[in-house]
Amino acid sequence: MPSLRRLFQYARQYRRDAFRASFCSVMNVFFDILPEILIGIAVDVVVNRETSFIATLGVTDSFHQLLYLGVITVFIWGGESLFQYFYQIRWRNLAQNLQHDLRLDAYCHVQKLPLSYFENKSTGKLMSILNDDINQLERFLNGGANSIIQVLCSTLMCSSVFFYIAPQLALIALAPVPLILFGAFWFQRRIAPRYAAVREAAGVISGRLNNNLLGIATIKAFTAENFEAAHIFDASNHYRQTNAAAIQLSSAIIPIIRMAILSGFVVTLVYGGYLALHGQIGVGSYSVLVFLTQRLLWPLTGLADIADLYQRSMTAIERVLDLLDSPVHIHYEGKPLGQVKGALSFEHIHFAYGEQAVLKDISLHISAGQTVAFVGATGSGKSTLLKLLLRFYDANSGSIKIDGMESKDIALPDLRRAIGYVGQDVFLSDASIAQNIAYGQSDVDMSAVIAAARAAEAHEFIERLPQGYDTQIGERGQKLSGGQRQRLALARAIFKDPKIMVLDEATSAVDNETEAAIQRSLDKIAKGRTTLVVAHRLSTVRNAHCIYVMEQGEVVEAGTHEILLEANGSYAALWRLQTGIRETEAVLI
Ligand SMILES: Nc1ncnc2c1ncn2[C@@H]1O[C@H](COP(=O)(O)OP(=O)(O)OP(=O)(O)O)[C@@H](O)[C@H]1O
Repeated sequence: MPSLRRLFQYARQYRRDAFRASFCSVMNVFFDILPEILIGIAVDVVVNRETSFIATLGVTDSFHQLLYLGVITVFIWGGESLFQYFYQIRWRNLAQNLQHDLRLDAYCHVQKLPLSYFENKSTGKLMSILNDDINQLERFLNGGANSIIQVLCSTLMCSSVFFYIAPQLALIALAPVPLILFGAFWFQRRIAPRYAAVREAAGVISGRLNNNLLGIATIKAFTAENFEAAHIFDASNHYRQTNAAAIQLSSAIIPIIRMAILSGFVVTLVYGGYLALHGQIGVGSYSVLVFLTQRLLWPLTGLADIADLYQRSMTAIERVLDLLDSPVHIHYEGKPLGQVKGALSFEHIHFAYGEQAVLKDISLHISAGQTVAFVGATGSGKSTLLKLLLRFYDANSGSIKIDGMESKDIALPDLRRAIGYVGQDVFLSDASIAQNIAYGQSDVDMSAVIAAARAAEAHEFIERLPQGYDTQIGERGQKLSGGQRQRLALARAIFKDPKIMVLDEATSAVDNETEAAIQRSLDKIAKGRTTLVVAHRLSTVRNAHCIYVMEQGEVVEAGTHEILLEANGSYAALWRLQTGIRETEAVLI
């Protein structure tokens, strides 16, 4: 049971709670078995009267004996109910607490995983682990754990009574038990891979759904509704088929176990009756045995269900624990960064995502407070270089230094706090504009938010919105235009007030007016900061202290706008192309 062991290991801190819950389960089953014995004693009272079992305890009057039985029954039922209440509360609370911890740990771990992990896993699959699989833990602890304990205890307690009353009969009646146990474990081994396939299939559906809901506008624009519905059909059908394989096996087990139980019951009924008829056991004992066979063997039918639930939950928990065990690679710990000036140097950087080299021997130095730009063909490695600075990935060789300190040695939160980053894909939260600008802060300082918005030239459009800074912008900022989202992302980076600003194509998806606005704010925000800009529109970076032209992972030219024009290389050609296009546009207008 490696999965259960892993779960125990994880849930060490809840051992005491689990022990208390188990104690209540045991007490509940103890009180639950007693009524069967009381039936036997009642029969004994009615049949044997003054010589009954209770009479031997000193209560000779039969009616008094019955009254005593009545009081004991009330006490037993009360005890059973009380412990049922307690075990339910304890198991359920344990389930909630453990599930809460596991969900949070898994999510926090996922946040630390390298970007490459997400590139190789579908978001839907991760969602199904973080949500569905973790919820399985609740199901198991709410019902399964208690059932396992109760089946075990009731079997032990009933068989003890059996052996006490009629050892010979007990051996025969219990003969099917090993068979039943063997059947349950055989079943568990067989069903495990089928449930693993079901969880996998559930992840695929979740992935597809997630992908389609995110891309719903594209689906509509391409009238691809039927096409995508067919994909969902395939995924859902696969889920149905994998489930059918699991259902087929899981449905067969209960009838099989029931037959094994039947044999035990018939033996007790017939052979026990024979012993009673010949006076070898009393009528009361016979009644107890007949009732106890039911109590002894019937819970074992539940074993199959329990094994089923257990296996389903363990498969799910295994996936969550595997996720928790996936290595982080880039460690968060390191030296504190202290006061940042913003001097950067990249020394002989080599990097490849997989096999193919993306950055080849890049070396450059950026003095604190300078603005530098990276331009060049698409796919030449500009964004990748900036991502290495943020340590989204680590270089294969070479080093990146901030104020002379090796970036790998710096505590990751310190490093990232020192850098303001506006990426190509702007991610905004489903919150108000103010909360988005002050992202990550619980107390929003409105004057700082407004100042950041002004610097990003976003204040005007925000003021025009009916709810101003309190406007809710929807999931991923859907209720804003592309340009507005860009300006908001810029405002958010400015609000952070970092010493190093990284702008990856902040002007790529915007209109001319926004481009001009961003250009103005760039000039403002670059003051007193080291600024790295990736730009496709060369006009936005012509004032940079240095422009690096990249081609196929290498810096092929570097210098100011004027020097690069004079050099008449790729930059000059690109500039002519872009300004030429603009002149043509101007003529057309
Ligand atoms: N996560 C990734 N996994 C694998 N390959 C990647 C990944 N990201 C980028 N690449 C590849 O690395 C190369 C450089 O990409 P990068 O995004 O750095 O280029 P870029 O110069 O910023 O391009 P653009 O100007 O189009 O944004 C490209 O060939 C790209 O296909």
